[in-house]
Amino acid sequence: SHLPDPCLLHQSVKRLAFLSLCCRLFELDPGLLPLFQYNCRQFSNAQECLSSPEFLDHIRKVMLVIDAAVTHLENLPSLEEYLSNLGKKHQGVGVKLDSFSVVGESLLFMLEKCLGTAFSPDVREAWTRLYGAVVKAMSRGWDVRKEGK
Ligand code: HEM
Repeated sequence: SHLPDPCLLHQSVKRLAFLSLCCRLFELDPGLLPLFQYNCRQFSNAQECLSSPEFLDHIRKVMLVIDAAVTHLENLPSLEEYLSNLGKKHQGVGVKLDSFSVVGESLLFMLEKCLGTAFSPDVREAWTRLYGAVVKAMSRGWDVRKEGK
Protein backbone atom coordinates (compact mmCIF):
# COMPACT_ATOMS: atom_id res chain seq x y z
CA SER A 1 0.00 0.00 0.00
CA HIS A 2 3.02 2.22 -0.28
CA LEU A 3 3.09 2.26 -4.03
CA PRO A 4 4.13 5.55 -5.59
CA ASP A 5 1.61 7.75 -7.40
CA PRO A 6 1.67 6.75 -11.10
CA CYS A 7 0.63 10.25 -12.22
CA LEU A 8 3.67 11.67 -10.55
CA LEU A 9 5.88 9.14 -12.31
CA HIS A 10 4.20 9.74 -15.68
CA GLN A 11 4.77 13.43 -15.29
CA SER A 12 8.46 13.06 -14.68
CA VAL A 13 8.87 10.60 -17.54
CA LYS A 14 7.21 13.07 -19.90
CA ARG A 15 9.40 15.83 -18.58
CA LEU A 16 12.47 13.70 -19.13
CA ALA A 17 11.44 13.10 -22.72
CA PHE A 18 10.88 16.82 -23.25
CA LEU A 19 14.22 17.64 -21.70
CA SER A 20 16.13 15.15 -23.82
CA LEU A 21 14.62 16.80 -26.89
CA CYS A 22 15.67 20.25 -25.71
CA CYS A 23 19.18 19.31 -24.59
CA ARG A 24 19.75 17.76 -27.97
CA LEU A 25 18.40 20.86 -29.72
CA PHE A 26 20.97 23.17 -28.11
CA GLU A 27 23.74 20.61 -28.53
CA LEU A 28 23.06 20.51 -32.26
CA ASP A 29 22.62 24.27 -32.61
CA PRO A 30 23.60 26.53 -29.69
CA GLY A 31 22.68 29.45 -31.94
CA LEU A 32 18.99 28.73 -31.30
CA LEU A 33 19.26 29.78 -27.65
CA PRO A 34 19.00 33.56 -28.25
CA LEU A 35 15.74 33.04 -30.17
CA PHE A 36 14.02 32.02 -26.96
CA GLN A 37 13.44 35.22 -25.05
CA TYR A 38 10.72 35.84 -22.57
CA ASN A 39 9.91 39.31 -21.28
CA CYS A 40 12.83 40.54 -23.36
CA ARG A 41 15.22 38.55 -21.17
CA GLN A 42 17.88 36.43 -22.82
CA PHE A 43 19.04 33.21 -21.18
CA SER A 44 22.73 33.14 -20.40
CA ASN A 45 23.08 29.40 -21.02
CA ALA A 46 21.17 26.33 -22.17
CA GLN A 47 20.68 25.08 -18.61
CA GLU A 48 18.91 28.26 -17.60
CA CYS A 49 16.68 28.04 -20.67
CA LEU A 50 15.89 24.36 -20.08
CA SER A 51 14.72 25.04 -16.55
CA SER A 52 12.44 27.95 -17.40
CA PRO A 53 8.69 27.25 -17.35
CA GLU A 54 8.20 29.31 -20.54
CA PHE A 55 10.59 27.14 -22.48
CA LEU A 56 9.00 23.93 -21.21
CA ASP A 57 5.70 25.42 -22.30
CA HIS A 58 7.06 25.88 -25.80
CA ILE A 59 8.12 22.24 -25.94
CA ARG A 60 4.60 21.29 -24.87
CA LYS A 61 3.27 23.49 -27.68
CA VAL A 62 5.54 21.73 -30.18
CA MET A 63 4.31 18.34 -28.99
CA LEU A 64 0.67 19.46 -29.19
CA VAL A 65 1.17 20.45 -32.82
CA ILE A 66 2.84 17.10 -33.58
CA ASP A 67 0.03 15.31 -31.79
CA ALA A 68 -2.60 17.25 -33.76
CA ALA A 69 -0.81 16.32 -36.98
CA VAL A 70 -0.93 12.64 -36.01
CA THR A 71 -4.64 12.94 -35.23
CA HIS A 72 -5.33 14.62 -38.58
CA LEU A 73 -2.95 12.47 -40.58
CA GLU A 74 -5.66 11.52 -43.08
CA ASN A 75 -6.58 15.12 -43.57
CA LEU A 76 -3.51 17.28 -43.06
CA PRO A 77 -4.86 20.03 -45.35
CA SER A 78 -7.33 20.82 -42.56
CA LEU A 79 -4.33 22.05 -40.54
CA GLU A 80 -2.76 23.86 -43.49
CA GLU A 81 -3.90 27.34 -42.59
CA TYR A 82 -3.02 26.98 -38.93
CA LEU A 83 0.42 25.62 -39.78
CA SER A 84 1.27 28.24 -42.36
CA ASN A 85 0.33 30.96 -39.85
CA LEU A 86 2.47 29.21 -37.28
CA GLY A 87 5.33 29.29 -39.77
CA LYS A 88 4.80 33.00 -40.33
CA LYS A 89 4.96 33.59 -36.57
CA HIS A 90 8.25 31.73 -36.37
CA GLN A 91 9.78 33.71 -39.19
CA GLY A 92 8.68 36.75 -37.21
CA VAL A 93 10.66 35.70 -34.14
CA GLY A 94 13.76 35.12 -36.26
CA VAL A 95 13.65 31.35 -36.87
CA LYS A 96 15.28 30.17 -40.10
CA LEU A 97 13.65 27.39 -42.12
CA ASP A 98 16.78 25.25 -41.69
CA SER A 99 16.35 25.29 -37.94
CA PHE A 100 13.25 23.16 -38.21
CA SER A 101 15.38 20.25 -39.38
CA VAL A 102 17.42 20.58 -36.18
CA VAL A 103 14.18 20.25 -34.23
CA GLY A 104 13.37 17.20 -36.39
CA GLU A 105 16.70 15.60 -35.57
CA SER A 106 16.13 16.25 -31.87
CA LEU A 107 12.69 14.70 -32.13
CA LEU A 108 14.10 11.54 -33.73
CA PHE A 109 16.82 11.46 -31.09
CA MET A 110 14.25 11.69 -28.30
CA LEU A 111 12.09 8.98 -29.86
CA GLU A 112 15.10 6.72 -30.23
CA LYS A 113 16.14 7.29 -26.61
CA CYS A 114 12.61 6.67 -25.33
CA LEU A 115 11.60 3.77 -27.57
CA GLY A 116 14.88 1.89 -27.72
CA THR A 117 14.59 -1.16 -29.98
CA ALA A 118 10.91 -0.34 -30.62
CA PHE A 119 12.22 2.55 -32.70
CA SER A 120 12.47 0.38 -35.81
CA PRO A 121 13.39 1.69 -39.27
CA ASP A 122 9.65 1.70 -40.12
CA VAL A 123 8.84 3.84 -37.09
CA ARG A 124 11.72 6.19 -37.91
CA GLU A 125 10.47 6.49 -41.49
CA ALA A 126 6.91 7.19 -40.31
CA TRP A 127 8.07 9.96 -37.95
CA THR A 128 10.36 11.48 -40.56
CA ARG A 129 7.48 11.70 -42.99
CA LEU A 130 5.05 13.11 -40.45
CA TYR A 131 7.44 15.78 -39.22
CA GLY A 132 8.42 16.56 -42.81
CA ALA A 133 4.77 17.19 -43.68
CA VAL A 134 4.38 19.53 -40.68
CA VAL A 135 7.48 21.52 -41.64
CA LYS A 136 6.39 21.68 -45.26
CA ALA A 137 3.04 23.14 -44.19
CA MET A 138 4.75 25.62 -41.83
CA SER A 139 7.14 26.70 -44.57
CA ARG A 140 4.19 27.78 -46.73
CA GLY A 141 3.88 30.72 -44.35
CA TRP A 142 7.47 31.75 -45.06
CA ASP A 143 8.22 34.87 -46.96
CA VAL A 144 11.41 33.92 -48.80
CA ARG A 145 12.17 37.56 -49.57
CA LYS A 146 12.57 38.23 -45.86
CA GLU A 147 14.99 35.37 -45.35
CA GLY A 148 17.02 36.21 -48.41
CA LYS A 149 17.14 32.72 -49.84
C1 HEM B 1 14.04 26.35 -34.21
C2 HEM B 1 13.01 26.02 -33.61
C3 HEM B 1 12.01 26.92 -32.92
C4 HEM B 1 12.17 28.10 -32.26
C5 HEM B 1 13.47 28.88 -32.04
C6 HEM B 1 10.86 28.51 -31.80
C7 HEM B 1 10.61 29.69 -31.10
C8 HEM B 1 9.35 30.10 -30.72
C9 HEM B 1 9.07 31.32 -30.00
C10 HEM B 1 10.14 32.33 -29.56
C11 HEM B 1 7.73 31.40 -29.81
C12 HEM B 1 6.93 32.52 -29.11
C13 HEM B 1 7.01 32.38 -27.64
C14 HEM B 1 6.37 31.11 -27.11
O1 HEM B 1 5.18 30.86 -27.36
O2 HEM B 1 7.08 30.32 -26.47
C15 HEM B 1 7.13 30.20 -30.38
C16 HEM B 1 5.79 29.90 -30.35
C17 HEM B 1 5.26 28.69 -30.77
N1 HEM B 1 5.94 27.65 -31.35
FE1 HEM B 1 7.92 27.62 -31.76
N2 HEM B 1 9.95 27.57 -32.17
C18 HEM B 1 10.59 26.58 -32.86
C19 HEM B 1 10.03 25.45 -33.42
C20 HEM B 1 8.70 25.09 -33.34
C21 HEM B 1 8.12 23.91 -33.92
C22 HEM B 1 8.88 22.87 -34.75
C23 HEM B 1 6.79 23.91 -33.59
C24 HEM B 1 5.70 22.92 -33.93
C25 HEM B 1 5.81 21.94 -34.77
C26 HEM B 1 6.54 25.10 -32.79
C27 HEM B 1 5.32 25.45 -32.25
C28 HEM B 1 5.04 26.65 -31.63
C29 HEM B 1 3.71 27.05 -31.18
C30 HEM B 1 2.43 26.22 -31.29
C31 HEM B 1 3.85 28.33 -30.65
C32 HEM B 1 2.74 29.20 -30.07
C33 HEM B 1 2.20 30.07 -31.19
C34 HEM B 1 1.13 30.99 -30.72
O3 HEM B 1 1.27 31.58 -29.64
O4 HEM B 1 0.14 31.11 -31.46
N3 HEM B 1 7.73 25.80 -32.66
N4 HEM B 1 8.15 29.44 -30.93
